[in-house]
Amino acid sequence: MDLSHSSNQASDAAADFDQTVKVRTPSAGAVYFNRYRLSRVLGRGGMGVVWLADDLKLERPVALKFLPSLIGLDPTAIKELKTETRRGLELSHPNIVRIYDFVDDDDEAAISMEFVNGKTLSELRATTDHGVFTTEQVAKWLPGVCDALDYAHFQRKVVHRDLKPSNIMAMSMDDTAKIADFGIARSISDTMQRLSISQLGVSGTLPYMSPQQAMGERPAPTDDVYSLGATIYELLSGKPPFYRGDIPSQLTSKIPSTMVERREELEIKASDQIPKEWEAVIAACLNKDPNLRPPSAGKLLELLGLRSTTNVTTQPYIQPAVQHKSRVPVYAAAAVAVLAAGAAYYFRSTTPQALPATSPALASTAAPAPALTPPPQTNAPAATVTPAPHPNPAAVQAAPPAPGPAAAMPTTADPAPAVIAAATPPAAGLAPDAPAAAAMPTQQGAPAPPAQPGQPAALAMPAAAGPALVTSPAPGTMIQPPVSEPPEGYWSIERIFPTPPQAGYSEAGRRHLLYEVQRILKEKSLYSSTQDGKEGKGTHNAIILYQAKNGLLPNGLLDGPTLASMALMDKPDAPEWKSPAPAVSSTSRKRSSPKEEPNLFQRAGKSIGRLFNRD
Ligand SMILES: Nc1ncnc2c1ncn2[C@@H]1O[C@H](COP(=O)(O)OP(=O)(O)OP(=O)(O)O)[C@@H](O)[C@H]1O
Repeated sequence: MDLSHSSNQASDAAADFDQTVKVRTPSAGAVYFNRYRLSRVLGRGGMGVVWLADDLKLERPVALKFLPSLIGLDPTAIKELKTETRRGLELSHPNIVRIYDFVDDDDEAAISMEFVNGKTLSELRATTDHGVFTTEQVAKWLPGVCDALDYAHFQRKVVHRDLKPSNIMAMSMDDTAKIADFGIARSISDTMQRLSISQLGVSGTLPYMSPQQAMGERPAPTDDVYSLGATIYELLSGKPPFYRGDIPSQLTSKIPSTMVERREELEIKASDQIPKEWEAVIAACLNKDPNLRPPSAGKLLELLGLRSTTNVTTQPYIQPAVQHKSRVPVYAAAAVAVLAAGAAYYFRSTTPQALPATSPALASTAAPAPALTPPPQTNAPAATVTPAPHPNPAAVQAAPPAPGPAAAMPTTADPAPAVIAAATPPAAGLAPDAPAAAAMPTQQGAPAPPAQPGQPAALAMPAAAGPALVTSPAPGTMIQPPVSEPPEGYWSIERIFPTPPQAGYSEAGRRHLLYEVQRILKEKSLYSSTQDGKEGKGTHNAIILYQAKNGLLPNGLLDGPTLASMALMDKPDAPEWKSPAPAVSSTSRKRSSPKEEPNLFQRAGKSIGRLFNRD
């Protein structure tokens, strides 16, 4: 056996391995690529050095990011990177560091980009008194960052996949924040991964990475929402959600401490408070289940009360049938906390101007009315219309165990995986014959099969093959559509029943169902008032509260999961049903004597009438 040969092979391998970490250390004044004169080092990252340089052709300063030597030496890698970073070059947004060019010669490759006269949020955090920012400081940068993400996600269909404090730069002159490395960080690290064995098995930086990204799933905006949550978490608490020990398993199984707890753990004595709605919203961003995260960065802003509405069209998101027990309260708590704080986007963006306030009589919490007796059914046998004993909502929606081990997970087969599939428009304005659930894609974007005859389409959705370690939608999963402002400007009965079969019910049948829903909401004291004691916001918002408290997607719609959890899913259509008290018109109300208090049925009827008629 030729040992010297094998030892030579070993040292050759070591030499090759060395190349993966060797970065060129050019000197100031040198001209690279016949165009850029180096001025000074701006910083060093995991992949190389970034220089301030003068672009001699266009006579402007640029930041020149030298790529690892291994890439510069590999023509295939260069070709791939040129192709894959093209989308990064196309991004043009005031809050995204502009990529100018991908340059290379025989020895080196670099990316020239907009020079940002400022510091990364990671660098800035290190200069703060306690190593943390206040929410007021973060709130200055956040709108720009979220705008940039929404633009990239929904207009350019690009996901960053390496969002972290060191990839967000704040300009010195003002509070503009810019996201760096958009579209290129992932490509570079993927290329390095292919060329060498020295890199992490997945692109991105683990402590900020969503469980789905860590599993190599197809990129989605919710990956960046997770990373943004992890970034904010670090900026406010000093460390990312998981930063020591076995991070991959924590990513998939552990709920991070609250930011307040993290500050205590790190003995950070900052005097500012972290508002509870920030805790709740960041916890929602860090949800293991992407469907329970805010679906876009703009929604995150709304949830934080930093913006009232968002214009972007996001992908619909699918509510898994049953969430992991420990996760349910996270989103529910988020929604409830935010609702309570008056900062919830749901109220701002979904409460139509014309939606009348709940009738004061119904809104009263001081004197809860007795439960309404179910109205007589004229067209259905009593046995059918009497609500069955309430099934356990969890059982109704129970999903079988999450599928498959990690090995069974779909891997990223897309050659340019940072590019996301076309956003599917939300279910807004769906007609009863084009039910939202049937129109929705599965989580993997596959079209949903039509509803089975005799089975509600919402119940007929196939499982979306979810990540192995996250509870996944499964056969029997019901779909909850996202909420969006009704085009009519108010919540009509067609809008509030978005999924079959109830969407196809007769008008009387829907009124009947709504009547039942209001009875349940009232019994649970949700149909009365907001938590600050002011007048309630009507049925739609009472449904939101109900959903938030029950771990459902708080969309304010009477969709399959919501009706199922109220044990109303099986109620047959009741075309002959008549409201016990017809809606009282505003004119007749005006005419009635102030002493004549409407009875309970009248109040319920009035409320239903308002919901339908904008009265
Ligand atoms: N466009 C830019 N303008 C000004 N300075 C920059 C620019 N891009 C990067 N820098 C500076 O260079 C440093 C290194 O950036 P780089 O993107 O290589 O690393 P990183 O994002 O910190 O780490 P990683 O490579 O792991 O993502 C940054 O921390 C920043 O200070």
